[in-house]
Amino acid sequence: MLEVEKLHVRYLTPRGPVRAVDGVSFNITPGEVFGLAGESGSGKSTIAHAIMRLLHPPAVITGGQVHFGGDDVLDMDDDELNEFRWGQVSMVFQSAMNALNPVLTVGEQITDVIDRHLHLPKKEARERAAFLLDLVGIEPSRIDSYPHQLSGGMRQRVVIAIALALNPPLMIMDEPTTALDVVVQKEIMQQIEQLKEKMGFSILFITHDLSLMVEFSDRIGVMYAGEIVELAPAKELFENPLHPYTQGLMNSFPSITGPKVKLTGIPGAPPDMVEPPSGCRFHPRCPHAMEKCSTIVPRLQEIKPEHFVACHLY
Ligand SMILES: Nc1ncnc2c1ncn2[C@@H]1O[C@H](COP(=O)(O)OP(=O)(O)OP(=O)(O)O)[C@@H](O)[C@H]1O
Repeated sequence: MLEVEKLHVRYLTPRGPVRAVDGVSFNITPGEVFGLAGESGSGKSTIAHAIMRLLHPPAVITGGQVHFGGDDVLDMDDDELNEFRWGQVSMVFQSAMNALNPVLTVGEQITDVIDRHLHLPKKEARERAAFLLDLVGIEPSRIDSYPHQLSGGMRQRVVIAIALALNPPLMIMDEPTTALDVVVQKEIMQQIEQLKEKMGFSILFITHDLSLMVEFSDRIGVMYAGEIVELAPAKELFENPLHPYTQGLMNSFPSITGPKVKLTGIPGAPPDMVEPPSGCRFHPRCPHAMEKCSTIVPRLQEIKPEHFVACHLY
């Protein structure tokens, strides 16, 4: 359904171009949850914005393609983009709950999207808004509430209701629950999963919370410094991470059920993306680095069925 191919995005800065996304390829099939994992600054949000065509200068897409259902997203004109956004793909941001308009009721904000795209009579649009609120677990009688009268979790549910308003086949969720406490976070993620089963949409799920990602994704792409370094089904990635960076990530969070192990984390800091390291970008932080790692760029290769890794160890 969604195909991203060799996508390159640069931010043009006075210091030189920041190579935020460097040749990233992946696809998402109907009904699939595809996770993008990686440390802060690895390029996850830039990919999401590129897919939605929401990048503005200093960002420039310098190469690659994005296709949605066969349509060339990077070539769409304004009318096509209007239909594409919300209708085909909607997006829930981390801070979206704070982006609700404080002087409009939640009902007005949901019907606004419905009005603009479906042109339903007022009464029907309001009925659909109430239905959507119910769908995301908010009492439909709260339709005339203002955002400040709702909790953070409820506001985020309203944002999800807006994203579902036109029943799009793909939702991009960029840290959709990060600003919420863990209990509410889990409730909302479970509700999203149920809605997905019911409505059949796919999700591009972005978070740096790897345990949440493993739980809710079908497949995961691990990003490091603008590149996908490993891509595999979630369970396989969790049980058998191959890339030293993924192994480090997996070692950075505790398990509640497994045996007690010392958390090691990943020493060092992500590289400067104006001048990323030569060869494998992870080599300066890698415990297994060999001589060729600093000179030869490892290509993403299928090591086992559906398990891809870019590392000279394999
Ligand atoms: N407006 C900008 N100008 C210059 N560089 C930018 C700009 N926006 C992002 N970047 C750089 O692009 C790279 C990718 O950023 P991006 O926000 O996509 O990463 P991310 O993985 O989504 O991080 P986070 O988890 O913190 O959102 C980073 O190195 C970041 O510093």
